[in-house]
Amino acid sequence: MHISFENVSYSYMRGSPFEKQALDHVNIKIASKTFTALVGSTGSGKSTLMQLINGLLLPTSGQVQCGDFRLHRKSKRKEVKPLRRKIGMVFQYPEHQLFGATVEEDMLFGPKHLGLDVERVRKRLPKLLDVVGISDEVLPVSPFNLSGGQMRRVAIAGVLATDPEVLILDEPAAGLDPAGHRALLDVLKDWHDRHGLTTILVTHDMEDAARYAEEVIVMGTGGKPLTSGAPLQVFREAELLADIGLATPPSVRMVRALQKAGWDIDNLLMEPEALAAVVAEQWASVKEEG
Ligand SMILES: Nc1ncnc2c1ncn2[C@@H]1O[C@H](COP(=O)(O)OP(=O)(O)OP(=O)(O)O)[C@@H](O)[C@H]1O
Repeated sequence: MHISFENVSYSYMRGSPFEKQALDHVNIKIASKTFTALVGSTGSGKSTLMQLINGLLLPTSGQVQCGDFRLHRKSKRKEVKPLRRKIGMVFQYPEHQLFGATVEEDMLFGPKHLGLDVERVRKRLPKLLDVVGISDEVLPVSPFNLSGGQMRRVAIAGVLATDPEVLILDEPAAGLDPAGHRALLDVLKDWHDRHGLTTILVTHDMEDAARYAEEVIVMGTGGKPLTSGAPLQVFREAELLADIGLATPPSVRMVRALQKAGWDIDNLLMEPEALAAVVAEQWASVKEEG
């Protein structure tokens, strides 16, 4: 599903003395089936943008086009509901949203709430748990008897159970150890690829943006995007990123160093194995030269 923000502004507590403009005439296009990373410093409006996509918030002015759905200031709740069915949102610390007596009850909550065929979804639960690396033996267990990492995977499997066309991931791996962080994002990227989703990953981690995204959008201060494009193109604007407190990821610094050394590796960043091979080769030649 393609998503576009057309001149979208959003203010919290509009009309009150505490009014706060979070977005200021934003124009963004996200192509269908792309994996996009949304990066930016704290308070730059990333979460606000994500909540405008599924109509949790409506624009103060301008419009958001999501596939055939057009959201604007006067959109009605009943117009937004069919869109919500197509959008899966994984918030930070999704395990905090578990509350069911059993894992099965929790995983069926979203599908039930969206009016999906619950019996059909129930049959898919073991497969969905398998995707996130958890045995279906946990289905009758209380989610609160699981470890924090397992709870998070269950919560994410519950979102996948709703079969979304668009997946919004708001720092889904926050707080996990590095191996767990990478493993979880690998699962989600794999799901994205296999199901042809449109995925938006909100992250502070520039290495994740470089590794997983085809497109990066950088939010600046003042509720406006600063720049966007393919990861390498965006990370070339290193000074721009430094200005808003974001560092160029180490992998990109390494690519630059290799480019300076004469390697033609512009596309290698998206191919970690090929990049590793180039690094190993260069390392061997350095050792040979003594
Ligand atoms: N419910 C709210 N009421 C008032 N102001 C809010 C509310 N939510 C967010 N804001 C303000 O709107 C601006 C954008 O916030 P938003 O949460 O979208 O930023 P963010 O980029 O997601 O930040 P973070 O990376 O810290 O999650 C900030 O200045 C924030 O203080």
